[in-house]
Amino acid sequence: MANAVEMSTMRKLVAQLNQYRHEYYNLNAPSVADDVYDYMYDELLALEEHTGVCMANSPTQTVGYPVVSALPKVAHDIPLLSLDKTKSIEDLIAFQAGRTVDLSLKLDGLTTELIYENGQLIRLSTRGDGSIGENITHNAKAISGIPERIPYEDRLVVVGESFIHNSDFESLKSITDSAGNPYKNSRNLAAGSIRAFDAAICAQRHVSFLPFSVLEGFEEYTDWANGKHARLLKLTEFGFGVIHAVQLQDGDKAQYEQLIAQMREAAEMSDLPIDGLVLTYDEVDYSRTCGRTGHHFKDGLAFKFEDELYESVLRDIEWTPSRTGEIAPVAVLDSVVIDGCTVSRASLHNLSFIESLELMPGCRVLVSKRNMIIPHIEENLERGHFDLDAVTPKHCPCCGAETRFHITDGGKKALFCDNPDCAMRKLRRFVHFASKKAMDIEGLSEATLERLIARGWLHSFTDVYRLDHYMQEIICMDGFGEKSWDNLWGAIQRSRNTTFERYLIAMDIPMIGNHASKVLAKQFGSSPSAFEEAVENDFDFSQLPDFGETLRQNIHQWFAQEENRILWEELQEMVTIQTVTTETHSMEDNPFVGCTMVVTGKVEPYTRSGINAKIESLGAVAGSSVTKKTDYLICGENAGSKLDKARALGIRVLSPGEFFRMIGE
Ligand SMILES: NC(=O)c1ccc[n+]([C@@H]2O[C@H](COP(=O)([O-])OP(=O)(O)OC[C@H]3O[C@@H](n4cnc5c(N)ncnc54)[C@H](O)[C@@H]3O)[C@@H](O)[C@H]2O)c1
Ligand SMILES: [Zn+2]
Repeated sequence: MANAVEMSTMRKLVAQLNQYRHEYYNLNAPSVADDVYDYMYDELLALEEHTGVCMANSPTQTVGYPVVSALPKVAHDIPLLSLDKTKSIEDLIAFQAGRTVDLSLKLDGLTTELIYENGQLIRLSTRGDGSIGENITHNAKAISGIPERIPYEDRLVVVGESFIHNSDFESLKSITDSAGNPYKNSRNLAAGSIRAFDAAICAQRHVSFLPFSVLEGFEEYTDWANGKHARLLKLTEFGFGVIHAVQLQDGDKAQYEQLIAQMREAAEMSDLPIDGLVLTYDEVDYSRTCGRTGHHFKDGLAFKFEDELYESVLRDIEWTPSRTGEIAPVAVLDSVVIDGCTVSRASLHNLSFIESLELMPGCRVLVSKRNMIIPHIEENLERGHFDLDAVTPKHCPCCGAETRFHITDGGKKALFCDNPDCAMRKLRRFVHFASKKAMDIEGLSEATLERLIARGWLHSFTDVYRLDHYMQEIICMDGFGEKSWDNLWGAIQRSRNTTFERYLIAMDIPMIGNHASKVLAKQFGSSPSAFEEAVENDFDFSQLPDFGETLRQNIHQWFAQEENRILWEELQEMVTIQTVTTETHSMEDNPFVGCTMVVTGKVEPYTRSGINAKIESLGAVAGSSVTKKTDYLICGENAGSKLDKARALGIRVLSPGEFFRMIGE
């Protein structure tokens, strides 16, 4: 018997999952990642099993989603169902139970059914909701791997996957979905393409087809047609491609692990998009006795590899002003252990992010470590009572000034504190100024800065170099003494001897960090006056490598403010800027000399060719795909399948931050 809370949770889950299914299957524009969908699906399934109650429209009882496109509908004589899934190798072994099984790549595309009669392709269709699909025969010629005529006269029903090769997807990335957004993955683009009304459009998308099962036909070949693998091999005689598959008589955990790693590698080498592997009994007769549910046939099992998700509770949202004035929200979570690390905080980025997940303190959430590195909230399991007003602080939690909504350059809603004297903003600016990559003042720690600011001794950066005015008072401060003062003042003096790059970073022009400052140093021969002159002459900085329009504007806007100009000039009087650019990395003094390094995802602020050039400048080789020979994978935002591959091969993965630290940037 289900209690009221369970019933309400189940209803909400069904409604939410059906919404996601509609977005995924009909719009080809999912709003959540597959593993999030799978987590919620599993939660629903567990509740249904526990309570014995199941809604008629539950996603656990059907496949896909009823078709809403204007394409002609077709009925499937034999339903095309989904697969049960697992992430555990033990489940694969238990499923196999000593039988002969086929392990094949699970292509991440769209189920497609082909019907041949008298040797002629007569119908091509999508799976739809399993019983009713869409007729897409008009696109048959536009999909590669589909023979139009075959040397086989009886009725033959072939099922397989239509998909787009990884490299093709990379080059088609500019194409947008029905909501005008870039396609999130090749599966969604493939789905959008094979259902196009115009075959010419489908043809532009480089969709391919590979068969994974023969549903009808070959009955006359009694000697071999009881084997699924043999049936697929027969298809190659008709011009079909062959899906990578291996046959297993029995297997233990170690064998499965090895095989899984090999198959993932094979997929990568063949440029195939996969989201798992499929295990199925080879014997057709036995398979028929296994039965089915509304959702899947029981003769197969999908093995999925995905980022792990962990459930936690959002306890609080903390707001801290940054040095730009943007007040950054951070989630305070019940601790969860992910990959051996305890996670209790995660960035919430901005208000748009909070709004999109409807996050309110007290909600159950799903947390992942994206790319194994950065904790990230993937989903709110308790949406539906969001109140923007209630979560947004009206006043800066640091200085009490009224906060302001602001739409950032990226189009996100963010919260700002405009008070230039906001203590936290000021402290952050000084911390940045004294940091290693800027003026590099050893010993001028955050705690010390906080005290010096509180006493009113630091307003402008130039005040750092006048701290000796307060020497007596500083020596008398709690925990300070003559020795500490000598050390601090010594470090401040040493920092006067600086480089153009450091000086520029210390100025805190938005987005001018390590990389941009080096580019500018190179361009202007490390000369502040040459750079200044360029600013005055409205130089187009966007033409510099890895610069763009925003960076160009940032520089000009920064210099347009009088107090910044004063700082730029006054501080120069107090320091000596070396005119020669320090050569950043000699070929010997970095840990990557001779290594092969591959990059995946976005490594800001570099472009892909920019970061590869950096790798080469370290005396390392920039590889394009992860292989056994790869030494390091640098894994930025939105990493692709290379990360899975690197994990499978045990290759060391670095976050961009770790990489930059290791080369001293
Ligand atoms: N992100 C979202 O909002 C959202 C919404 C709905 C579904 N989904 C995703 O889709 C999944 C459900 O989709 P599904 O029902 O198509 O299931 P599925 O993609 O998990 O697996 C079943 C399908 O795998 C395909 N397949 C590929 N290679 C195969 C092979 N070698 N042998 C057999 N089959 C093979 C078949 O087309 C089959 O229909 C969910 O688990 C979820 O990950 C995501
Ligand atoms: Zn403030």
